Amino acid sequence: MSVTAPSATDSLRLDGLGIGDLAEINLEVDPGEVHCLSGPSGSGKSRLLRAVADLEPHGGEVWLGSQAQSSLPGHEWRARVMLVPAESHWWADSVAEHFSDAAPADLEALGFGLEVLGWQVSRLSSGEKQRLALLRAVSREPAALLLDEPTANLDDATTRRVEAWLVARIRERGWPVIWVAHDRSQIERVARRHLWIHAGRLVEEEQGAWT
Ligand SMILES: Nc1ncnc2c1ncn2[C@@H]1O[C@H](COP(=O)(O)OP(=O)(O)OP(=O)(O)O)[C@@H](O)[C@H]1O
Repeated sequence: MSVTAPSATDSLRLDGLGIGDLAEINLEVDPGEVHCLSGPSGSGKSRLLRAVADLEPHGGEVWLGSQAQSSLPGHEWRARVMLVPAESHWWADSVAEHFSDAAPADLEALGFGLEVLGWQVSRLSSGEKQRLALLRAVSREPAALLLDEPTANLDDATTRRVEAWLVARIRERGWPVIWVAHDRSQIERVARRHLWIHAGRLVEEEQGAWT
């Protein structure tokens, strides 16, 4: 049976997801929307993203449009529902080997010149790695994004720059996005919904309630 690739206009739905201390997580992220996820250290944010990416065994089901996670091999699911972990993975020596296509305009928007493609991965700072890992994920044309503290290693000005670039891509491509974030002003800028992990459940935080 052939599988039709879902378009980037599908919603991402967690249906009774359970992993670790988290149980019966139900969540629907519409195309082009960002739902931010916060919670204390160790509360299970990264594990939740890993379950949605099918990197850890879990209860319940995840849907991308009408496609169930359990109906696809993990690597095919992850090509569509793409996780950008807090610590990015690099498997070759040079930056260029990780990109089949990197638009100069995107590199510039993230603060790089074209010469970055010739750099060795070993010389990259943590913030450079983080920005390039985001570009790598976005340039693979996923159908949904899972972002684990994508601006954690960046100064304020670079955070704003990366954030603006990311949000523009998300709106343009229509990706549903779950974004782990702690900075309240960032969450207010990027998210339609803000969810906290509290006592093993997701609790809604009203936007604009932090003033
Ligand atoms: N494979 C695993 N099996 C069992 N427990 C795990 C596994 N991976 C992580 N944990 C535990 O699950 C809990 C949640 O971990 P997780 O990495 O999701 O936390 P987090 O909310 O992302 O924290 P932080 O904000 O510190 O990154 C932690 O107590 C961690 O030690």
